[in-house]
Amino acid sequence: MKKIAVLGSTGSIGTQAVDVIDAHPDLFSLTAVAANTNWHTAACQIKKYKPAFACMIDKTASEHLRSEVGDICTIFQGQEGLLHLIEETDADMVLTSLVGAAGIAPTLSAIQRGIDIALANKETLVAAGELVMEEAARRGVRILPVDSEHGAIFQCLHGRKSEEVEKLLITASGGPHFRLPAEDFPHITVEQCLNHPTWNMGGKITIDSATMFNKGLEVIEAHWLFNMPFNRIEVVVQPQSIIHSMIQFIDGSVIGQFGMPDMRLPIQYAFTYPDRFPVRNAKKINWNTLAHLDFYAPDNEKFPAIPLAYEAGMIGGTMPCVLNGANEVAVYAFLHKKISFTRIFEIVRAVMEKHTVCHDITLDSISSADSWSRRCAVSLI
Ligand SMILES: NC(=O)C1=CN([C@@H]2O[C@H](COP(=O)(O)OP(=O)(O)OC[C@H]3O[C@@H](n4cnc5c(N)ncnc54)[C@H](OP(=O)(O)O)[C@@H]3O)[C@@H](O)[C@H]2O)C=CC1
Ligand SMILES: CC(=O)[C@@H](O)[C@H](O)COP(=O)(O)O
Ligand SMILES: [Mn+2]
Repeated sequence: MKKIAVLGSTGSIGTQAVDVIDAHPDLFSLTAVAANTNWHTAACQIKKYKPAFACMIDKTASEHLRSEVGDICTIFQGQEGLLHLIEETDADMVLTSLVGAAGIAPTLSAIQRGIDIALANKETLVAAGELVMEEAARRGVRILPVDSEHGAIFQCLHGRKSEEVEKLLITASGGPHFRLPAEDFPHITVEQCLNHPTWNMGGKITIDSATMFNKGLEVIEAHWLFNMPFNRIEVVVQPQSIIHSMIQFIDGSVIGQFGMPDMRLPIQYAFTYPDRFPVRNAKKINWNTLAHLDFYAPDNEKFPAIPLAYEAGMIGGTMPCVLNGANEVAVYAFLHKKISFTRIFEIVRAVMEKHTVCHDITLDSISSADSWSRRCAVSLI
């Protein structure tokens, strides 16, 4: 029985992870949950699965949760409380399905405790990939990818030697604006962005898919997860989101992972690796109706997010952290209708241009680069 702590249990990935746990009571138990404000969903999870610990970041939400289910489990509060939860938990695995760079500290704490990580929270690897991967290697902790593309690459790499790999091919849906002419970009609305063509996800990542910053973040995530130089990572637009990513080998052979767009598959595989089990009510590909699979190159003029991410990744040091922090600020400003869609690109680029890179990577240098980039981005809104 694997005991799993789900950080971000009330979100898109978190609730699907709870569904995976629910489907296999013989394999998994839910031993801790954490969320920001949504105490109601957390309370339902606590009543049903009886985890030992919970944490709400928001103070009022933690008080509501305590009065509702304080007799069932110990409830912590705030970022500090989340670290206490990590210190106390008996989890065998922590799923990082919270959103944004807030994932860095709890992920590092879990690694320091020797707990395996199922990693959905890509912002943590973008901002602090060097720290996280070094710490995981030092402690012998496994980082199992949940992000669909990285889960796919992980499956394709299984049993292969790294010197056989020529490049990673990360697929992208292209998002809702893939076919929209560039002249319409300044008028793109939040509602248009939230209408993702193939995936149903949380707000922040859905905007990232619309700008294609999601793909840029995923290129940096792949660099750290698979120790792959940036010139051997390529983005391929695959609008049906049936091929979740591929690997090209040195002999020209390409192996891809196919499946319907359903995040429960990579979540469950991260939980059960190297074994496979059925995914409850999973839709399978119908090869008779899947008329075609299309492939396109990304349009780097319309979507400068991808070249900006390659640039940040290749500069290295604190630059990817700065790209991530500025993007987070710009995305929420767009979601709150304070800036236009195309300002997101401009703000991230401007913040990167103003940044003096630090190559001495510590938790302090990452934290200060993250805070600096957020202040700088706010000043541009
Ligand atoms: N959704 C998807 O299909 C995919 C998501 N990912 C990645 O997974 C992560 C989660 O995405 P998604 O599930 O879509 O996001 P959601 O917005 O749906 O959920 C985010 C979750 O994190 C919680 N949360 C927010 N801030 C904090 C914080 N500071 N500390 C603790 N918990 C917090 C939220 O709580 P509350 O509900 O109270 O706000 C919620 O439970 C992101 O990094 C995303 O990029 C990767 C691949 C696919
Ligand atoms: C499900 C998942 O992993 C998302 O990251 C997804 O890939 C987003 O779609 P885009 O390919 O449009 O960014
Ligand atoms: Mn993805």
